[in-house]
Amino acid sequence: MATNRTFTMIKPDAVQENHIGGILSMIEAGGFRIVELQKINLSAERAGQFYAVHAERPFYNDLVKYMSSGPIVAAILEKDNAVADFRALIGATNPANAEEGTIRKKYAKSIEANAVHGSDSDENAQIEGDFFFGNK
Ligand SMILES: Nc1ncnc2c1ncn2[C@@H]1O[C@H](COP(=O)(O)OP(=O)(O)OP(=O)(O)O)[C@@H](O)[C@H]1O
Repeated sequence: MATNRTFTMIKPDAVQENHIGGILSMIEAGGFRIVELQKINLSAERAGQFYAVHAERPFYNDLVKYMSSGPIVAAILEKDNAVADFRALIGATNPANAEEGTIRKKYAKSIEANAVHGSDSDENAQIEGDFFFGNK
């Protein structure tokens, strides 16, 4: 399994507000190579599958609704130490806690509409990348 890859999504609020280019620029400036890239609409069913790990959380239904509310951009990124470095680049889940210079500090609107997703482990990076791009 590749340990130098991670998976990201640009979430519906950021796509809707024309921040695809700004976010991809920050990703590339952060030293990541874009390996795969796709703009798509997630059905509620697919969004629910992607976030199945959160099925018992109180925000799950809203999260599924939000993630299927408009197009998203899915991407596989490559860099040494990709998972940890990308989590650092995106910043805290709640933008109120995100540090200056992070993607969420610049683009996130709320703890839910927080502009981007980043995988939290090598294992999940592989699973999530496969969810969108098959077994590459
Ligand atoms: N308390 C909350 N209220 C509303 N939405 C939330 C809340 N906590 C998390 N979320 C939403 O669910 C997503 C997944 O939550 P998780 O705890 O895995 O955060 P994360 O790992 O920082 O985010 P992601 O998995 O999207 O990178 C968050 O990115 C956010 O969109």
